[in-house]
Amino acid sequence: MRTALVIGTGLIGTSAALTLAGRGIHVHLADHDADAARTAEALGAGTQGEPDGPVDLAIVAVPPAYVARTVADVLGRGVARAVLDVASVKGGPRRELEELGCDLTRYIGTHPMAGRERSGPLAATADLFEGRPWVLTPGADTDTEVLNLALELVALCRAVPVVMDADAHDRAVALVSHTPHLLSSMVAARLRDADETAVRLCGQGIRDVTRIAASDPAMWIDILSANPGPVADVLAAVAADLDETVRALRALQSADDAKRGGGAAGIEDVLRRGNAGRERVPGKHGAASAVYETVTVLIGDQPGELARIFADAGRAGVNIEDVRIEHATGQQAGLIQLMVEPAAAPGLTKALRERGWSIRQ
Ligand SMILES: NC(=O)c1ccc[n+]([C@@H]2O[C@H](COP(=O)([O-])OP(=O)(O)OC[C@H]3O[C@@H](n4cnc5c(N)ncnc54)[C@H](O)[C@@H]3O)[C@@H](O)[C@H]2O)c1
Ligand SMILES: O=C(O)C(=O)C[C@]1(C(=O)O)C=C[C@@H](O)C=C1
Repeated sequence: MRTALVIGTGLIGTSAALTLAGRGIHVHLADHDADAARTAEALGAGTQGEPDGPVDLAIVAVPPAYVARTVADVLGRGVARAVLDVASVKGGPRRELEELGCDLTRYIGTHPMAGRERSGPLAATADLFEGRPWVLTPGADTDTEVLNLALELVALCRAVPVVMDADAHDRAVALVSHTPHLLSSMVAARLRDADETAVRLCGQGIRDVTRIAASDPAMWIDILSANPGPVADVLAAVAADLDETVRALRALQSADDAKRGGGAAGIEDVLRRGNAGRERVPGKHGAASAVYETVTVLIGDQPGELARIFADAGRAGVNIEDVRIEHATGQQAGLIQLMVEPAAAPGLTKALRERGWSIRQ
């Protein structure tokens, strides 16, 4: 691939453009919001404006509701050898394109399983897709050259290609993305009118559970409107668990020993099923969830602290596999959790202590 056109220079479009531009590909940037395209260009993601001749690949990264008409327009104008979209739903846009009577040999629906709770080009990063699954949904009519160009994009972004049927994809993301999003919003919604004394106690647990509740509602209304059946099915199963759990908690309030025992068993059942499900969540780079050792260090909330601790870990020859920061309410300090291979943890702890860091057990 030598040239690409990115239509929709928000979080996903600009992230893909940054990666491609960084790999020496000439990227053209288009967005119906001129500010978004200008910002993406200023970030080094490519050059604004349509190409003179056909590019190798057009990447349509607009909200789901606009995908079909944008893809149809690109196909109709022949501005690219291949066209793909990155929308979070796949069945609906393909059916819309069929209804529009488009020749779909030059098109493939795709979906990178990476994102953020922030929108727009300023939230983009060149490494957003690294190690993440990137779903490709070729139809029977998809040209091999188009599939190969999509695979090249996935490889350039260092993502992991996963080929799926469009409707199977939509059922899968209902389970692993769309329902979790709604549940995150529902937990966060409890806080809206909550007493300030309770909100002040927010710790890492609720931050983990509610991060994605900060996302743009307009985008998610679009996503959920395009996948309502599968999401309702998963949510109904969650609702059954909720009913059971409320019953179990009420039983725990009973004066009757047998009822309390039944309640405890009910709670244990949901918690254990949760453990089993969580164990199935793949780890970094799509591998089985790794068991890392956590080294927790107190850091000051001041410029350069993170760079200093990462440099000290690097000097100790330790690869940080994952990282988490917990901010202490009302203090100019936080706790950083460095996740490393178990064998590396004692050496890292010793090296950081020697350099004056305060290690927390
Ligand atoms: N946000 C995520 O976590 C995520 C992850 C994977 C895939 N996606 C999918 O990627 C696509 C883009 O999402 P995003 O998060 O980058 O959104 P975004 O809001 O950051 O960017 C969307 C951009 O598309 C532009 N746009 C809208 N309609 C347009 C049109 N008709 N023509 C040209 N430009 C248009 C907007 O001005 C905006 O700049 C969506 O289809 C979404 O489902 C999102
Ligand atoms: O990490 C996040 O912020 C996301 O919500 C990303 C996420 C997801 O559910 O994993 C959200 C929607 C996309 O279609 C793909 C990825």
